[in-house]
Amino acid sequence: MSCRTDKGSPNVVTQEPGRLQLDEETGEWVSKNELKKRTQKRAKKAAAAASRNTKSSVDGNKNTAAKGKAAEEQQSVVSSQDAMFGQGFLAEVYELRPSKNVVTRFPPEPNGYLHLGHCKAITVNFGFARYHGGRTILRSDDTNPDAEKEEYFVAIKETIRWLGFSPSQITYASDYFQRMYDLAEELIRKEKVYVCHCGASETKLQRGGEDGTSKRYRCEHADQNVETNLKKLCGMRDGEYAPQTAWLRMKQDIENPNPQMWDIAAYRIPQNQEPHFRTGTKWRIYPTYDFAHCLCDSFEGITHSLCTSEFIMSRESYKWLNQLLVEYQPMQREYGRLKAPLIDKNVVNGWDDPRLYTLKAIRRRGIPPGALLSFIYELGVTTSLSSIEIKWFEQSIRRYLEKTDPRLMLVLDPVAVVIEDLTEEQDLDNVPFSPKDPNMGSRKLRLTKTVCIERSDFREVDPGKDYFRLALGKTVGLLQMAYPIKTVSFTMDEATAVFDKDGKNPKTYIHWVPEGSPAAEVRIHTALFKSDQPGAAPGGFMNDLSQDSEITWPNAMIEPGFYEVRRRAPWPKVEGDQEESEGGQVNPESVRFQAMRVAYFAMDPDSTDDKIVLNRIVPLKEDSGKTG
Ligand SMILES: Nc1ncnc2c1ncn2[C@@H]1O[C@H](COP(=O)(O)OP(=O)(O)OP(=O)(O)O)[C@@H](O)[C@H]1O
Ligand SMILES: NC(=O)CC[C@H](N)C(=O)O
Repeated sequence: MSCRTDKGSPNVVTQEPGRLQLDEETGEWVSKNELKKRTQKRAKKAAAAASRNTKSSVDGNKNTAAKGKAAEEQQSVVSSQDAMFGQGFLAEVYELRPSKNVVTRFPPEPNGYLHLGHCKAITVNFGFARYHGGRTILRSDDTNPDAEKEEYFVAIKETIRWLGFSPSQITYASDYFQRMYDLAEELIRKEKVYVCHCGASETKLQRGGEDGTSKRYRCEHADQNVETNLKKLCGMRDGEYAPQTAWLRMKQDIENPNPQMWDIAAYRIPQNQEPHFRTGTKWRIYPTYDFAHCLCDSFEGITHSLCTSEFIMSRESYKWLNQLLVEYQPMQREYGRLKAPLIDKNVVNGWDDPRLYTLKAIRRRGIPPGALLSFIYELGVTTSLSSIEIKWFEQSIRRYLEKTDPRLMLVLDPVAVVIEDLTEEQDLDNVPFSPKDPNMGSRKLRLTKTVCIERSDFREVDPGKDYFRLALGKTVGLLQMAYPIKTVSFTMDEATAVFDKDGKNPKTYIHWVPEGSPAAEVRIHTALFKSDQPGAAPGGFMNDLSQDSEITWPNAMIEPGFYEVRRRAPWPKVEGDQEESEGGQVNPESVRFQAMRVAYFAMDPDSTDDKIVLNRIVPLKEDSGKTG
């Protein structure tokens, strides 16, 4: 899952050709003037489309951001799945090849855990096929055993299921190793590949030198005859060459301005010779991404091969190779990557700490899969890089949770208040889970003589007339309760209050829980790193760690209605999210609720039968996170 380097071969494509410029939308190399003309034309078209879009998505916009903020956020707000696939870039891609049987693929390399960026790729590929009534293959792009592990692919499958997508088939590039090898020999017979022994520095010279300006040329290996090449390729296969002393190169078009056509690698001998997690030690040589990907797409009948825009130059080599070797020609198109802080693999590899942005971590933090998908739909898809800020991400998640999460009361740091004149405990029978949606149902809440409130809602010294919570002589409302209470005295451990039935309506209502409510450990996470680019910190990302990115409230209390929320989770019942964990239990992180006045929370897998552990999903408002 790094940008493919195909380690082991000196096929390093670094230079941009001199006079011509790349048209990133079509993948063609054109003159500066032509590119300018095209860019202007597209800008006009995009402006017209944007104004059409603004008109048609007013409703979506209302929800998505305050109107004035929309421009500031610089997001193209595309509010639904239809908008993502039925208009704009992906609709144009479909029109290029309108197909009754759309087949897409999601081809991760199993060399790490998926991150937020992959969620975009999954949504694009699975969503495009689903929208057009087609299907999607999950293909393990396992051509580099030095970096890959089965455990990663197991996690990838699990994450895709959690997001609510089902592959029509699960395949492996390694399924086709023999078939690809046979095609490599065929390519030798066609005189379109040769075995080369040049190292990295020689290859760089052949490709125009350090700055790419000297004349490009081929090495003498390009002139080897078919027989020699066949013999050498078999030699590579049979272990006669040490790693990196021989590689199979495509014989493309060295004059072409596109570096992807400068005799790039087709097969290589990996440095470490790690056994492959599926084929073991059967192979000593492996096809490169450039050789394998286009062929696998053809073998599998992929109609639209959607990948990220760093592959735009590969489109030409993709077509070149397929046209030489296979009958069925799939079509590759490229969309912009998602760039978000902390999806750099060097920083997040393998962890499910809720402060990170691997999909495992996002899941553990309690973010629902439906919220992730609607975030991607809101972002929309174009050919350019979408760079997002975490605060937009959190806003989007909050909008989803606001509509879907039941509300409960949770006190982080409880302090007791005895209601002196409450003679008998009272049951409030139908306290709604949502103030807006009666379909969410209700729970029972008991008013006990002693209730627990948030320590920060009580002051021993009254701060003055602008303070509307509890202090001696002050009145405050209790959420869900008819009458406010007024403090009459306090000690170190508790306050005493009475109902204030005749006073004015209170200015403020605070949350509370009945005495004896279940205890919970609450974890509140904030950014793990101080900056958005921890990888760039002097001395490495560890130097950028924030000291207080996890605050734990060990003695929190949650109202008993939590058990009903847990029993009915997830809200709503979304595919993937409701999948049961081992033992038939609902997945803890799909037990979510809004703790009124505090934040959105989900249960952490550290919870046991006796102990509730909660993670904050997002605060109620941007930058809040306080209780008061
Ligand atoms: N940030 C991203 N935004 C959108 N798509 C992405 C992003 N990162 C990876 N993808 C896409 O996900 C698919 C699976 O690729 P793979 O896991 O091999 O990715 P990668 O580019 O090597 O990722 P990384 O280096 O970040 O782990 C590819 O089509 C890739 O283009
Ligand atoms: N064409 C693509 O989608 C690229 C997938 C490939 N696994 C990668 O390394 O990124």
